[in-house]
This record gives sequence, C-alpha cells and structure tokens, in this order.
Amino acid sequence: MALASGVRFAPRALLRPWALLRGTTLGRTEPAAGGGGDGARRFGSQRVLVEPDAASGVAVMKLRNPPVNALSLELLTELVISLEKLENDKTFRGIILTSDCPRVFCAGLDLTEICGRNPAHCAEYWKAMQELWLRMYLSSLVLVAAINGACPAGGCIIALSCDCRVLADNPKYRIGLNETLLGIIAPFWLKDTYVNTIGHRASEQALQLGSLFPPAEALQVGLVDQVVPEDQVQSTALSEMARWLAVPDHARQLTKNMMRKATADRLLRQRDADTQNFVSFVCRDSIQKSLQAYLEKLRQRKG
Ligand SMILES: CCCCCCC/C=C/C(=O)SCCNC(=O)CCNC(=O)[C@H](O)C(C)(C)COP(=O)(O)OP(=O)(O)OC[C@H]1O[C@@H](n2cnc3c(N)ncnc32)[C@H](O)[C@@H]1OP(=O)(O)O
Repeated sequence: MALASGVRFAPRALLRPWALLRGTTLGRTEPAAGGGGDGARRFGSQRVLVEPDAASGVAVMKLRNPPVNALSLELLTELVISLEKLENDKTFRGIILTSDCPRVFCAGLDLTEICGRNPAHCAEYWKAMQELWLRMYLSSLVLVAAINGACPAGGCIIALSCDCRVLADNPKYRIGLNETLLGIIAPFWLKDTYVNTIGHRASEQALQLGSLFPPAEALQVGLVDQVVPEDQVQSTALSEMARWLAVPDHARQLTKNMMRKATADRLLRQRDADTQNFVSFVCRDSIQKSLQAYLEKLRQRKG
C-alpha cells in the first residue's frame, strides 16, 4: 500500500492471505447489471462482492456470507484479499463497506470457528482476525461503513476500523461490543479501538456491560457518525465518502497513520502472545461451555 508521498505504512509482515484460502472463487470478474466499461465491472469472491466505480475511484464492497455474515475464516480471508486488490490498484481511493444480507451487517466472529475446534484451528482463525483488523485499520484508502443491519461484537470491530460510520435508523440494528455477555473478553487492541472512538469512560462502561446501542444512542455516544433512514444509508455513505475524498490523499493518509499507528503497533509487537492468549482462553472448558450455550440459545431462538 503506497501513499501518494511514496511512504508505505501497512504492516508488511502480515500473513499471506491466500495461504488461508480454501475453496474460494477469488478473482472472478463479471459485468455488473447494465454495465459496460471497466468502471462497471464487478469482481470479488464467493463471500465478498466488489462493485468498483473507476470514474469516482470508489468501490462498494458487500459482505455476503448468509445468513448473518458471521466472520468465518473464509470470509476474513476473502475480505483481506479484496481489500489488498483495491489498495494495489491506483484507480481506487475509497471503499464503502456494506452488507448483502438482509437485516444484518455482520454478526461478529463465527462462533462455529471457535466452538469445539482444536487449538491450531483457533490460532489460525485468530491470526486471520488480527490480519483483517490491521489491514483495515491502517488502510490507505478511505473506508466508510454503510451499516445496514445489526452490528454486534466482531461486526462492530469491522465498522470501527473504518474511517466513518453511517447507520440505518432501525431499533433492531444495534451496534457495540457485547463480548462480556458471551463470557468472553475483548482483546486489548479492540478495547483500544473502542477507546479511540468513544473515549475511556464510555468504553469502560459499554465494555463491562456488553452494551449494544440502538441507533440514537450509538450516535450520541459517538460510535457512529450519522444515523439516517434505511433507504438513505448508501447515498449518505457516498456523500461522506465525497467529503473525505475532497482532502488530498497524502495529507489524509499521513494524518490517519499518525492517529492510528501506535494502536496498531501495539498489536504488531505482541501478535503471537495475543494469539496464544486467545487460544488458551477460548479453549478452556468453561469458555467452551459458555460459547456452546450461547450458540445453542441463538439456534433455539429461531421460529
Ligand atoms: C480472549 C478472548 C477474546 C475474544 C474476543 C472476540 C471478539 C469478538 C467476539 C465476537 O464477535 S463473538 C460473536 C458475537 N456475536 C453475537 O453475539 C451475535 C449473535 N447473533 C445475533 O444476535 C443474531 O443472530 C443477529 C446477528 C442479531 C441476527 O438475528 P436474526 O434473527 O436475523 O438471525 P438468527 O436467527 O439469530 O441467526 C441465524 C443463524 O445464524 C446463526 N448465527 C448467528 N450469529 C452467529 C455467530 N456469531 N456465529 C455463528 N452463527 C451465528 C444462528 O445460530 C442461526 O443459525 P441456525 O439456527 O440457522 O443454524
């Protein structure tokens, strides 16, 4: 990821994402409906749909891992690859991230990736989660989250790593870090991201209580930047994007780096320890039991 000034600030020692790829269909390019030239061609993968608009330099990236866009290992990997592809293409300056699944932006970690799995799998999964966060948090592109559905936990991590958040005004679309309610704890880098966004006291309260904020409260606490009627989420995200793109890239990118680097560096310095910590925590019998019980509750809630 090169800055306009030639400075590169994305961590270079990140995982090679394609090493994680299993059975995906990346790199597929197809014409968008009614599309013609390059600017109207879609590409992406099974779980990430990318609609690039070369004329504006903005791509819309849609999560499509039904039913709830849970962050499976495949989805994490495909997101990193799509992001990298856009970053390496000088045509693009911004991404609008949104959901292709009705009513849910992203349900967070795919609990089936950490329930009843062996430590090696949990480690591989957690590294992919770290990777996505690092890539997004330090991206040289402008990332705007168009949050068109529920956005708990890992979904909120994805939204928080964007530069700006627009949330649809629907009381069911709550956003926040509810980890404590599942009996788990947000890692330090997620806590840092929360504090950077809403401040220390609000984070302390919200993290301990596992608060999921409905739109008006999310706006009030500063978790999102705009709350708009559902049918205006996309257009508002585009207007926000235009505001951010009006700033010269090099100045905005270096400022973003200045604001975020210390937080990202903290994880980069202790990435392995963070992975070990995650694995030993989630593999404990007691944590496995609470995760299983939570998953069971979700399954039974249906119908
Ligand atoms: C040291 C430890 C560090 C750990 C830090 C970890 C940081 C991040 C943690 C997380 O992200 S944990 C995950 C937290 N996520 C949630 O609590 C959300 C749970 N889901 C919901 O609340 C709801 O599903 C929803 C997102 C509001 C959508 O509701 P809706 O009514 O539309 O769908 P459902 O009927 O509830 O679900 C459909 C289907 O999907 C399954 N499912 C839902 N969420 C998950 C998930 N996160 N992982 C895996 N599967 C999930 C749900 O069980 C249903 O499955 P089926 O019954 O159809 O089999």
